[in-house]
Amino acid sequence: MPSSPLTIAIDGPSGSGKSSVSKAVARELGLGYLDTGAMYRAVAWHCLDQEVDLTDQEAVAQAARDLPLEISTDPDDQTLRVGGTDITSAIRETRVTSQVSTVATNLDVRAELRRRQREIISEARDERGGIVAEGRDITTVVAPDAEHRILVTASEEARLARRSTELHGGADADQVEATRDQIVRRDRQDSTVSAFMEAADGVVTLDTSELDFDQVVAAVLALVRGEVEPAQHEEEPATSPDGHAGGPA
Ligand SMILES: Nc1ncnc2c1ncn2[C@@H]1O[C@H](COP(=O)(O)OP(=O)(O)O)[C@@H](O)[C@H]1O
Ligand SMILES: Nc1ccn([C@H]2C[C@H](O)[C@@H](COP(=O)(O)OP(=O)(O)O)O2)c(=O)n1
Repeated sequence: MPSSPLTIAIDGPSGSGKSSVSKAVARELGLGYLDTGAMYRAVAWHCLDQEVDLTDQEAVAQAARDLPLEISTDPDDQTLRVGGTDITSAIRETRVTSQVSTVATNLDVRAELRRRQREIISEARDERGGIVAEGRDITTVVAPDAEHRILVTASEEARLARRSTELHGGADADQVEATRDQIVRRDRQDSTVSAFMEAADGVVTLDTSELDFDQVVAAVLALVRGEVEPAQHEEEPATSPDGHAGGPA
């Protein structure tokens, strides 16, 4: 356990690798892990299950406030339950993935989940020395005071190929096309409420397009351990470097 509590906030678009990398970093550092996207997926799953009209903003917000959600912060046990029902696999189904942005762009849902996320982060800091929390607005809204803030990016091509391989076992033209809605359309919709395509001030950008998984984990660990000097995004001057941390040392 680190000597003083540590929050590592990681954001990024879909398929950038933030969930798998965050989980590995949490394991390596003995920290908790919070998948905030899973919380949005849980609300979407619940609304579909209970036939709540997703276009009824107030009904969806109320469903979020009432949701008896149990989420694990153990990186080795990512079980998710709603009222005792295990929904760990169900939240990954296409019917949830294709609808989740409607829930995630509901500002009252965001307020409720942000409140819960901050509670979970605070508890993990007290009880297990810290946490790696990942999503779309962790570096900017949920935990802007985190000790480390990283935006994990990758080219659209790389993200499509990764998700296609994960879902369809390959990245030929048809498989990539079948994945496009899950990545491109969803990111566009999600971007209307969170800024996760560009790093905010003080957030380090890690472009993973040319890095394999182990290299990305090594790069994040090097940043956290202070082994590389982070090139942070700064607004001015216009001639400054563009804030890329580069690959592993
Ligand atoms: N640097 C990488 N190179 C290739 N594949 C990767 C890399 N990082 C993650 N992956 C794989 O890409 C897929 C998407 O990663 P994931 O962590 O779910 O992304 P996100 O949480 O950003 O949507 C997973 O199958 C994961 O194992
Ligand atoms: N902090 C967060 C986390 C996720 N979201 C939204 C964005 C996504 O459409 C859904 C699901 O997020 P998730 O991280 O599981 O999505 P991907 O697996 O990266 O494609 O929730 C959000 O708006 N804010």
